[in-house]
Amino acid sequence: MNGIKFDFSNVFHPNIENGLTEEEINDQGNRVQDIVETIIQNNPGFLNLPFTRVYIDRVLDLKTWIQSFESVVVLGIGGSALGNQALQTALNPLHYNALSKEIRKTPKIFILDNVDPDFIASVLDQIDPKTTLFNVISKSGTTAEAMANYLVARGIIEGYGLDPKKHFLFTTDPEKGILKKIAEEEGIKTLDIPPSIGGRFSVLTPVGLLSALASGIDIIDLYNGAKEMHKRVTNPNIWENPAAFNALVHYLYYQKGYNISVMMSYSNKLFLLADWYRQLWAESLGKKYNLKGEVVNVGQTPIKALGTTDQHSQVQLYNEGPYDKVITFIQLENFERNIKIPNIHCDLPELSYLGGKNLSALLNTELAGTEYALTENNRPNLKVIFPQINPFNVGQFIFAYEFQTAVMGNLLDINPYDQPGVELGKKVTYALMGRKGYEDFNIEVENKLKNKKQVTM
Ligand SMILES: O=P(O)(O)OC[C@H]1O[C@](O)(CO)[C@@H](O)[C@@H]1O
Repeated sequence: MNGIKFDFSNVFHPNIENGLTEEEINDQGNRVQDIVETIIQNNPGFLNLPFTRVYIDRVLDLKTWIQSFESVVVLGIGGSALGNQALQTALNPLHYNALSKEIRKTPKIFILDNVDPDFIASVLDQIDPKTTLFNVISKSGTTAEAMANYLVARGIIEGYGLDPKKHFLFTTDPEKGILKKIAEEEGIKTLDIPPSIGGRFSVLTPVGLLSALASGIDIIDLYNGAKEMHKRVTNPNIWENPAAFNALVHYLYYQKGYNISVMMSYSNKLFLLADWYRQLWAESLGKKYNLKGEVVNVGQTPIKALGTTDQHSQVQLYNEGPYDKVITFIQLENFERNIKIPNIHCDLPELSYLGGKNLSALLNTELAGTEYALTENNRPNLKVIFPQINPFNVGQFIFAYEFQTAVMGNLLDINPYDQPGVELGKKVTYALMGRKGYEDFNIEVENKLKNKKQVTM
């Protein structure tokens, strides 16, 4: 089969004592089938993306311009950054920016998704504003972090006497928000984030496409992968639909108290897919209210881990701690590069077994070891297998997990597309930072803070 594969063997009984049974899956088969049909009917914004050329074409129109810069700096956070980071890490050489211009050929890519001044300054030190494009990404145009970094970048561009139109590109809602307004007034180019697509579902819109194309990633093949996965995830047969199946597996375990979902990549390049997944799973599913308005406080906590590194940090807990985790391994079958371990110290059994083997064989054998141990310890685990890393397979992965999240949202009977729980913190920040219109709220917050119990040491 073309593309990524899923191996669910170790979520089932008898591999796992008290594991799922086929009957449990079949019992929910009709319900999941209805959910898949409902999602198709409701047609959430992300669903038809792979079949539209409009965003790809718009980004492709800018190809020569964006690739003429030495550096492209993305200013965004959450869904406006995580997908970009995942694509860059997976589909470009690790340490891409450190490669020489001759090898890289395309601009350096920096993604600023925090307002830590040490971090921001360290990136600003590496760029020449005269040859830099800042891609400000914010669907709402109100996110304090993205806006603060925009102002910092704008201050630099203006300080150098450069024309903002030539150094900024805004990716934002096509109808509303301050970025749109500034762009219209000043003639700054914009790319649209479709209003129907929330940040964490937006990696296949210009949000992720622009920086991907800037660094030479084949965005058409990314879409081809998503398109191919669309066929698989809209299949009404649960046994042939990996996204619906995976959602159901997680849901059934969640009902049994497994409230943590670990994604453990045995590939450094694929590791940031787990970071992208964390926002998708957490923000979509962690909800106070169900669709009837009842308080349910649901959600499964996503954790990212890297193999083998985290075998020496986390796996003790996964094997012997509480029975509360479903572990997803990401396995890569064929690495782009390989390194053979030299035959040195052939007389020392502690080392000689390694000689002559490839590092990739060691890595995947360690995965097999961890998988075996977890299964022996009756810890449910499954695998997403990449035959190799390419845009097609990454596009498939992204689309499968977006659909899986939608199915899980339906199983939990919540709205997976909103995020009301992040609003209060944002409002407090506005109030404490003195944003106009938040004066009364500022007084309320300050008063509450004054009356809080203090325990400091
Ligand atoms: O693109 P925006 O509107 O700046 O939002 C950034 C992120 O902030 C959130 O609204 C809240 O964390 C996310 O849903 C979103 O991805």
